[in-house]
Amino acid sequence: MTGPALLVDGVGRDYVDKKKVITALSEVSFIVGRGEIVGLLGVNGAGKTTLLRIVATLLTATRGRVLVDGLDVAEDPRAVRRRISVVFGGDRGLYPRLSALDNAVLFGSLSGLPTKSLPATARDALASVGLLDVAERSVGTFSKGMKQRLHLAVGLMARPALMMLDEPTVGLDPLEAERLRSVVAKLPDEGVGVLLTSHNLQDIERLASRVVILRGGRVTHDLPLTDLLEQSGGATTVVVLSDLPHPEAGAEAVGGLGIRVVSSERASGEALWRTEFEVTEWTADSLRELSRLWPAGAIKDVRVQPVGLEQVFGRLAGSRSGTAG
Ligand SMILES: Nc1ncnc2c1ncn2[C@@H]1O[C@H](COP(=O)(O)OP(=O)(O)OP(=O)(O)O)[C@@H](O)[C@H]1O
Repeated sequence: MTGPALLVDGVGRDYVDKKKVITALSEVSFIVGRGEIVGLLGVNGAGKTTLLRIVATLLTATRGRVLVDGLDVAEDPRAVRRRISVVFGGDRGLYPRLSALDNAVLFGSLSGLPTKSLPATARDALASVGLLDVAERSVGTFSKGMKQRLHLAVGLMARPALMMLDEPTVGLDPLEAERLRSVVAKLPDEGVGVLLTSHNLQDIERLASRVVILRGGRVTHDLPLTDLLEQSGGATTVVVLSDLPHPEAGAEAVGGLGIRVVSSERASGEALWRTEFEVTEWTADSLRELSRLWPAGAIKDVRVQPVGLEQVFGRLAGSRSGTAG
């Protein structure tokens, strides 16, 4: 087939609830290229679930068209299903008593892959997610992260044009999440297009080359991740560790220098206070102004880092919490 892995073209979707029309999506258009990871972001109710369900052929669009690998989801849903793999986060749907290999073979056969080559296909897929050496172990003994990598392996076996990853790292500890991300990061090498949604903006920041932001059922941003991060205008996050709390009275005094207090807290069991500032322009003066907020000697450490996706998205979504829904 030709064309991108996914083409969403002028898609709209209305729901009717108690005779009232609710427009969940209007005029949504974007592309996921082959070998590209696109992050889909939006606060709760922005329309992500509706859009994912339309692409997965579980719901029809009211307007517009969606092509997966050149195939129209409305006209040819069965063929489209063979070209997509959907991987959800969380623990579900594997047979704990079967080995990883047997699980992969079973799911491969359920999705209609040729029986003869299945064991080899399953082994290749297990190898690509780093599970070949535990292929014979029963899945009941696997960690959540290993199970999630097995889901990815199963998804890869059908050599899909498009993988939809919905909250792939949910419930994983930081190490497992990072391991999963490094597997996902390699998917573009296989020519797979990836549409990634995640509450965990670290996933998007680490993996996506482009970000599409939905708001109120419309695309408000569709741009390379680097451009989105540049919208922070070079702002910086500064974390001050001190043995006294942030003196609230000083907050306004630094406002004029483009310094904003984001949070000031002491984690339970920690001796030091952690105060986070967002600084529009970090200069030697900023540091001097900040240090005036505390009595001499109270500041133990100052850490400066560029503003990340969390802050940029939080600002775009109009809330400081910055969580995508
Ligand atoms: N079956 C339905 N009937 C009526 N309205 C619906 C239905 N499903 C979704 N909606 C509405 O459509 C809009 C988009 O919902 P959708 O679930 O797609 O958003 P979302 O971005 O996935 O949010 P969330 O992260 O909370 O699931 C919301 O206003 C929602 O209330």
